[in-house]
Amino acid sequence: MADNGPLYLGFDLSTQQLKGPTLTVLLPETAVVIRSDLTIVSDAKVDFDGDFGSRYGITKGVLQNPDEGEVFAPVAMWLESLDLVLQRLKEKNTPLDRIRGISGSCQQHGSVFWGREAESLLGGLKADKPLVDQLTGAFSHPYAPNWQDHSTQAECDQYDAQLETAERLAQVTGSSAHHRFTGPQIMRLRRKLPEMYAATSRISLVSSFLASLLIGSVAPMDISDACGMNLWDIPSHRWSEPLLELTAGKDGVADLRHKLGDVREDGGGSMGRISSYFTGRYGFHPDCGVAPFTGDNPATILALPLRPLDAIVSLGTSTTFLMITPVYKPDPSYHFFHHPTTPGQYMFMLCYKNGGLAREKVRDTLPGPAPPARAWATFNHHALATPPLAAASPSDPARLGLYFYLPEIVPNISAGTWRYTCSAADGSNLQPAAATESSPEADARLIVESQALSMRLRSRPLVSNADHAGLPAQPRRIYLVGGGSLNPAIARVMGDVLGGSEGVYKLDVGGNACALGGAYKAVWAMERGEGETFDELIGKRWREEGAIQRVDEGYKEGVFERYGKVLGAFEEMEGRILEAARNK
Ligand SMILES: Nc1ncnc2c1ncn2[C@@H]1O[C@H](COP(=O)(O)OP(=O)(O)O)[C@@H](O)[C@H]1O
Ligand SMILES: O=C(CO)[C@@H](O)[C@H](O)COP(=O)(O)O
Repeated sequence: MADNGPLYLGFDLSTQQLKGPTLTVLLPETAVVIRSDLTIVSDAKVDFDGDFGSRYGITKGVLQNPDEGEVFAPVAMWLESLDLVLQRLKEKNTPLDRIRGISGSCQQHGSVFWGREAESLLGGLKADKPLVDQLTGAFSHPYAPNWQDHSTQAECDQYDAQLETAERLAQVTGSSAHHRFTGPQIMRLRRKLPEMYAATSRISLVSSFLASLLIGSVAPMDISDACGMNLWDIPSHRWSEPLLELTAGKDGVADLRHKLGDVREDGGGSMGRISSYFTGRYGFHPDCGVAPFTGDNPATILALPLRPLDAIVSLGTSTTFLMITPVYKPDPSYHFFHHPTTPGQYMFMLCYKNGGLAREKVRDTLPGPAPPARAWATFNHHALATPPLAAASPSDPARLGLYFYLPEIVPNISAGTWRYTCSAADGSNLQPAAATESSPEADARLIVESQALSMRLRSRPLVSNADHAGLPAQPRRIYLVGGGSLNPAIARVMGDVLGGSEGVYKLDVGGNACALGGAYKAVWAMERGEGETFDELIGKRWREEGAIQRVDEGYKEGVFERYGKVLGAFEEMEGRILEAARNK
């Protein structure tokens, strides 16, 4: 088949890197036999630490001010990385002139503060100088708060109180107040840096920031990503007046509304053509359109045709658990977002800060040689050699733990490690573990079990009506994505605890799933027919073979039930630790 059809580009600006595969979509060859395909033609990656670590002083993509719990990233580094990733695609002879549409996925909640010169600088970019040389003056603040930031407890308390309860705030915005959510972050920066706030003309999310660079003008926010702010009233489809007032003060509401700009409700279509900077510097076609960008988690659910009752576990820097549902059922212990492409559908999400980095910490305490690949092999050996709940026989106590090297999101507990035991038969007799009842080897399994038990506990309302031929309530398929999806031992333990009546799968582009979701979004955005949904268009073109691999059988009779017996004890353990933290 002639390979000269349109190409689509999807970016992923996540915590530790900027990646971008381009997709080729082969258009129908004749009017009768329709052959359309979604295949990757090229990709490139910038690794923030590897490419820029020494110049920007970052570690794992971010800078920190531990005294205040601040975590943030230099915006200039992202400008450099956009040029570098495109340069790398060009060096691989990617035909950038054939790209007809671009979209992408970005770490959620982060905010970029534009200064008064932003529009004129963005609109006047010259192709002969890099972005960083031309745009440094476009920002009122050189840093973007990162989703790992936990400096906003005082603001969060006020957010929950503003609508009277955390439950009510979750009803309105899809989430109770969270440290990393953009509203509390803006409120804190306005208090801490009033001059910076006054000099800010517009505020972007990371997703709308990257789209802005590409269209050469500040882009509207995306309907799904806007739900990660604690400011967007999901049922009413507008900014929440009382929350704007809390964030900016009574007199500052109109100004903040202007800074935030519009939220684009349509996840498809084009927001504008690519700026002449990219046509001149990299040879993009002037007709290339830029679709709304979204958050990395909303983009992940677009990486395959996800059905209700299927779940995605994203094993990136953060670990997230994602499902889609037509029922808006928010609760303070999890998040609801508008679906990024389909009105009337919602994304359910749990997000853990102690994901990939926490698993790495446990890996690094294991005896043995240090190099990362070797060390994962050691971790995997111990994770599989340890029996479920580290209970070798039915009479042994079950071991449970929480491994929070960073303050956690769910539940909102400060950093610490806790180990408990309980009866494996029914979860009774929960008590702190004795020193002899813990070992680094067992921790390799217990940390993954702990993450999966938390997901199982909190996703119960979404799977409670599932009826898989008489099996207990559980997700249908579990898809693993993100860097950790390469790990077979993690896949096995996830399947043991979470089940999955149709098994556990990994995406073949596991580490790139959200960039791929972004690229699929660009295809749909530019090629959809009148009223054609994302699922309809991508569902027709997506082929399971070559896209996913079955990595674990999922539900195992007897094993799944063993974890079910201690779920109550796990919940009680969290409750006791929370209670103790409150009484400190
Ligand atoms: N073989 C492996 N086993 C377990 N975890 C891995 C493996 N390879 C990579 N990872 C994890 O993947 C994480 C990065 O995942 P990725 O999805 O690329 O991150 P992000 O998108 O957040 O930048 C690393 O922090 C590392 O812990
Ligand atoms: O805070 C969240 C979701 O609420 C994180 O999932 C971020 O969106 C960052 O993701 P990664 O860099 O780990 O992919």
